[in-house]
Amino acid sequence: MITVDGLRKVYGDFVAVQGSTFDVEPGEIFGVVGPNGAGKTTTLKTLAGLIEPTAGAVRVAGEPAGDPETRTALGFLPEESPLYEDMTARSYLRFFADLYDVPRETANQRIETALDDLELEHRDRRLGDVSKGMKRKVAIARSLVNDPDVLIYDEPASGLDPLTTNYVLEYVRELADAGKTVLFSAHNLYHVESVCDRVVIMNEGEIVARGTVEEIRAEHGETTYRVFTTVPVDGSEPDGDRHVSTVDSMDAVEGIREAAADAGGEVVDIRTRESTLEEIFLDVAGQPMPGSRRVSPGATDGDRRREPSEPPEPPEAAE
Ligand SMILES: Nc1ncnc2c1ncn2[C@@H]1O[C@H](COP(=O)(O)OP(=O)(O)OP(=O)(O)O)[C@@H](O)[C@H]1O
Repeated sequence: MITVDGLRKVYGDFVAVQGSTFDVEPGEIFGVVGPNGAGKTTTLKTLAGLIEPTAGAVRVAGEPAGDPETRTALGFLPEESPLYEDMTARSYLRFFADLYDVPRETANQRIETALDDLELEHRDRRLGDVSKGMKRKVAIARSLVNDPDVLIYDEPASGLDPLTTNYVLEYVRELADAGKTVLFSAHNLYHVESVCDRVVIMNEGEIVARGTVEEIRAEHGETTYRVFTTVPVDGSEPDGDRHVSTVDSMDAVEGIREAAADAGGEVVDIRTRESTLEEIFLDVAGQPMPGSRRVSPGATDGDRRREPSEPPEPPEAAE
């Protein structure tokens, strides 16, 4: 449903995204995770056809991103979605339905269904007077007025309280269950763990890990063992009336068992600990390498065919 092949985006001499390749199956929920500046928004805006790639191919529903047909087949939720503050949720959504030429009756039905599903209160209150969570819900409803097959959501839960965050993520799952393909970005794995079928982790413009959350955990996570003994062994620390050693393999656990036996004691407890997703995320999305995202002066990879003469656009200019 979505194919990204060698996507590269360069602003001036700054490489925002380098060589991203992934695809998203129909009905899948796909997470693009990464710290600030990783290149998530750039990737999503390219998919939404709002910015043009420097190199690489991006297709949505079989067509190049940005084609008029593709644009009507997708719903895009920008990271910041300023709403017309003087409109009500209903009038705002009708306005967007009109832009998509949705027949009035269909539009009204769709809008009410979305607002019901999102449990939106105060549908006739000025948008300037509703909470941030409600505004986000209205923006989500806006992405649905044209009944698109593909939804691209930039940080859908950003800045929301934990309850509303869960609500929004559960709603994303419902949309996928109803047959939509959803790609969304998030700052950390924690937000995507419960809902995403697959994930890519981006850092410094590059994909640094990919797969299901389980696959990422298996590849990048660590298991450590805390082994409690009745006697001290090499490297152990006192822990009440016992001693504890922390090791990272079962062989090492066996070594401790033998050492404890040799010293006339025994192992009384072993506790296993998996890396948390946050630890994995911090590990794979480590610290930036200064200067690593500059296009090298002699680069001739085609990236420079347009950008150097183009003034950088402000991030929200395309919306
Ligand atoms: N129009 C632009 N001109 C110049 N640089 C840009 C432009 N848009 C984005 N960038 C830079 O490209 C990098 C990637 O930005 P992007 O917005 O894609 O990151 P992100 O992962 O979405 O970050 P965040 O989580 O903070 O939104 C950043 O360093 C950003 O400053």
